[in-house]
Amino acid sequence: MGRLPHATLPEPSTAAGRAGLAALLAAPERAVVVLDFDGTLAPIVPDPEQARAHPDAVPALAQLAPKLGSVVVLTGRPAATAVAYGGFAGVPGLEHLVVLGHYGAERWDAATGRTDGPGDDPAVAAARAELPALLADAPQGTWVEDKGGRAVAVHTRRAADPRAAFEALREPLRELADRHGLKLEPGSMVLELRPPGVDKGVALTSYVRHAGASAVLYGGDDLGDLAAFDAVDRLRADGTGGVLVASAATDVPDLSARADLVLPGPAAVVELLAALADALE
Ligand SMILES: O=P(O)(O)OC[C@H]1O[C@H](O[C@H]2O[C@H](CO)[C@@H](O)[C@H](O)[C@H]2O)[C@H](O)[C@@H](O)[C@@H]1O
Repeated sequence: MGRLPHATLPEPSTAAGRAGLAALLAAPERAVVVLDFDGTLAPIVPDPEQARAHPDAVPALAQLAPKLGSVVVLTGRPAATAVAYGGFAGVPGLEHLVVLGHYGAERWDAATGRTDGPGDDPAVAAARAELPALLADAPQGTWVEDKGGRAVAVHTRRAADPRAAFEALREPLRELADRHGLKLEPGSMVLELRPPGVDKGVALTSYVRHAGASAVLYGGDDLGDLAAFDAVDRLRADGTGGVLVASAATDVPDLSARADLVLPGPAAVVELLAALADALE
């Protein structure tokens, strides 16, 4: 796999972010880099089935991962989907990559190729069965993504007015989720129904504590990433170094406002990863 051109490491705009980056660089063997998939490693596209990692993402991750304690992809996707769309399996340098899918409910380990998780949820199947009737009058372009029996997502990006379609469906889908004991997870032009219990914050905290990490860098772009931002804030308060990176989070002002580093999208995130790898030469 070819080396990426040398890149300059950007400086976080906050004191906490600069301290977090310094902690990561001082003890990389105890540092964890955790990245969201869609919008962070993969450019947003209208059709979720066509999403793929940025072409430089895997080379950058493969350069960086051997220099760190670990690298993790933490996504709302099923783990197997992120592995396939990311091209993460069988890559030299990514032998210890971990992909946490379904907001952390599932775990894929590159070392074993195994995916562990709770499997299908009957409440999701029951809610899914009601969707055709509920969406009968939804705007054209509204599309349902079945997420391996563990979640179901209603996408509005391909509607003529994606925001209006999203807002019109939010309450009916919340009511459907409530009736089935599910959580409504809003994202970028998507409303997902999934079992409650785990979120990206819970997953990140558990991973970082179990790894005994002294620093964590988290990058995300969407509403579901706010829980991970909260978790990094809590870890920082406990003395773990933390860097918060927002990727093209124009739709999620809270994320950009709270980030130590705001980057214009996956290409810039990948450059950051390459720059980190260079800095750790
Ligand atoms: O946690 P993530 O890795 O960011 O996954 C969140 C959701 O991403 C996908 O939807 C988003 O990306 C699509 C492809 O670019 C885009 O068309 C859609 O509008 C976005 O919301 C995925 O389809 C969902 O299942 C994930 O939960």
